[in-house]
Amino acid sequence: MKVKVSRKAHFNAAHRLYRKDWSDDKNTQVFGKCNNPNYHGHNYELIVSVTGEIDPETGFVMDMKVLKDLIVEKVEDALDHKNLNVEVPEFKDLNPTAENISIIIWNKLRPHISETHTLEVVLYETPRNFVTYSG
Ligand SMILES: Nc1nc2c(c(=O)[nH]1)N=C([C@H](O)[C@H](O)COP(=O)(O)OP(=O)(O)OP(=O)(O)O)CN2
Ligand SMILES: [Zn+2]
Repeated sequence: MKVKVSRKAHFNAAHRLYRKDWSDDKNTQVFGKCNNPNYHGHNYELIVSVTGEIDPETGFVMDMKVLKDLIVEKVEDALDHKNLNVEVPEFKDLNPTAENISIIIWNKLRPHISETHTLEVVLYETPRNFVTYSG
C-alpha cells in the first residue's frame, strides 16, 4: 500500500528568460517582459512529494524532518535569494524557466531519496503558474 507524503517549501529568486544566441528582437518577441535585462523576481512555492510503502516499524514513508532538511540543504541554500542566471551554475547555459528549475530541483533531490520511493516536484512560479516534474 503506497502513500504520498509532501513537504512545502519556499524560495525567492531573480531571473531573466532569454537565449544568448538570439537577437534582442527575437528574445523580446518570445519572452516579452521576462526578457528584462535587469532581471525580475518571483516568490517560488515548492511542493516536494515522496511516494512509497509505509515502514511498518516507524509508520513513515519518509521522515518529514529528513525531507525538510534535505530541501533546505539542496534547494533553498542553492536557490534562495539568488540571481539564477548569474549565481547558479546549472543555469549558465540553461534558461531558468519554471520547467527547467523544476528539473534542476528534482535532480538535486533524487540521489538522496530511497530508490524504492518515487519523487515529484511541483513548482509555483506565480500563484497561477505552476509546473510538475516526476522524472
Ligand atoms: N511555460 C512557461 N511560460 C512562462 C514562464 C515559464 O517559466 N514557463 N515564465 C514566465 C515569466 O517568468 C513571467 O515572469 C511570469 O510572470 P507573469 O506573467 O507575471 O505571471 P502570471 O501570468 O501568473 O501573472 P498574471 O498576473 O496572472 O498575469 C512567463 N511564461
Ligand atoms: Zn519570471
